[in-house]
Amino acid sequence: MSLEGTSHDPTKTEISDWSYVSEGGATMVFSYVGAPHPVFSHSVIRVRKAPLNKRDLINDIDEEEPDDPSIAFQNEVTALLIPAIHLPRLESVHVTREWLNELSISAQSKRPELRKAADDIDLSRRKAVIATDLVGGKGWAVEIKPKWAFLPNPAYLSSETRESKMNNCRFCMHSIHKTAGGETAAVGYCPLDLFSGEEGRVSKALLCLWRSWVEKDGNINNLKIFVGGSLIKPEQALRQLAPLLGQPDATDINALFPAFNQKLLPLLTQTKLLSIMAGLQRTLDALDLEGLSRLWKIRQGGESPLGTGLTNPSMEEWVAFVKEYIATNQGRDYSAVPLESMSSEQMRFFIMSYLMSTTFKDCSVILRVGSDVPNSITAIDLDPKQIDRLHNWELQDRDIVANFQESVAEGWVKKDPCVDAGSSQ
Ligand SMILES: O=P(O)(O)O[C@@H]1[C@@H](OP(=O)(O)O)[C@H](OP(=O)(O)O)[C@H](O)[C@H](OP(=O)(O)O)[C@H]1OP(=O)(O)O
Ligand SMILES: Nc1ncnc2c1ncn2[C@@H]1O[C@H](COP(=O)(O)OP(=O)(O)OP(=O)(O)O)[C@@H](O)[C@H]1O
Repeated sequence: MSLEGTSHDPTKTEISDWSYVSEGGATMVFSYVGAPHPVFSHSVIRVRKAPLNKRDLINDIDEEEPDDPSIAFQNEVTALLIPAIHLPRLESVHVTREWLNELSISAQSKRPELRKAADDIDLSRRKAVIATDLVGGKGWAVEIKPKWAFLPNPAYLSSETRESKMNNCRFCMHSIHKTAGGETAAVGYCPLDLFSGEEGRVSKALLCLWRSWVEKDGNINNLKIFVGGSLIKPEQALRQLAPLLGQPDATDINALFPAFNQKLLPLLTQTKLLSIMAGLQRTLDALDLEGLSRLWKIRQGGESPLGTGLTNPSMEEWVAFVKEYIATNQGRDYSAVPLESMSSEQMRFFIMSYLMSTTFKDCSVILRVGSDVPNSITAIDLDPKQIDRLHNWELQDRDIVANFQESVAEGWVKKDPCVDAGSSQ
């Protein structure tokens, strides 16, 4: 729902009232730092980005732009799966081309170079999203993008991939693939440790994230640290983070890790959010992409790529889907159902299910501990994924495993197996 009136109009605020926080592949986020405001205080604005060559399209359609789909998707769909205490408030607001352009200009000096070369704020949009500011205020906040929490159901894996996929999680294989392609990755971090709920393993996951964060000069998207609402680099940690960790005299960044770990560990091991996310990822991805691809081939015949010609689910379809998922998910064992016997309706269910699992595989959590607000852990970036991505995911899945197997065969990757603590649940 759009909220009207000047109190909900960000374009009536100064651009300098908004401070760049961070960005992902699809959006850029700014926090409100102006004078106390009834709506914007303690809030961020999340604006959509577009590739550089597409951001300046003129939007001359007369109809009102729909609200950003993340709002209805969270309020009507994911809210049925994740307790409200772990979700930010989201509201739609109107913006103008001029205002977005000024916002974009104000952000340039703070943006990562790689992102700047690829995209910028989408000037054709007329709506943005206001959300709870989860990193602002006097204290510190930590953002973790945990990624894939489970090893796949073996029932539908091919003989070529089974051994690799049952011993190595998707994130670990993907990190190796990314590194081989010259991309930055948090190599060594295994999400299965983070999601294990076991203190030792959660600590190990945090240590790997911390080491990568230090080594890659803060340029990994799996760990971000904010102090007073601003993203910090490792070189700023001694001055800015150390006092908040009770280590004002620390002289070595690695000496900060034990205090960092000690502050975060209770929240990470006690929260229900991580096990909820892991359970959703696993049960929504019941067939693995390989099973889904086979089901597509059986139902469609021919060689059309996975998902060809399918439309994105409407919000009504998503709501109906999530209700059916909740009603039928408990104790369901798909491996007992032959793919050949599944109907087209069941295939649509599994396709939506896979799409939704991808949302939970790609979201982040923001943790706040011991600052001026109560301890909390909140999930962000729960946007619906587009159906036309299915075929790319299928290709990516093959590439990641093939590259991993090649790396092992060539002897330049040696790693312990990933252990899925939740596989028997
Ligand atoms: O495929 P993945 O696992 O690499 O995930 C993509 C993310 O890459 P990551 O590996 O986390 O660095 C990627 O993150 P970055 O842009 O690399 O920070 C996006 O989150 C992308 O989602 P979308 O295109 O914005 O909807 C993500 O794509 P989806 O797979 O979720 O569509
Ligand atoms: N409510 C919030 N409060 C504070 N910071 C936020 C909030 N929402 C997002 N951010 C920051 O902005 C960044 C980008 O937001 P988000 O992850 O939603 O973007 P995205 O483009 O969808 O990401 P991805 O590339 O993972 O798809 C986050 O990584 C986080 O640092």
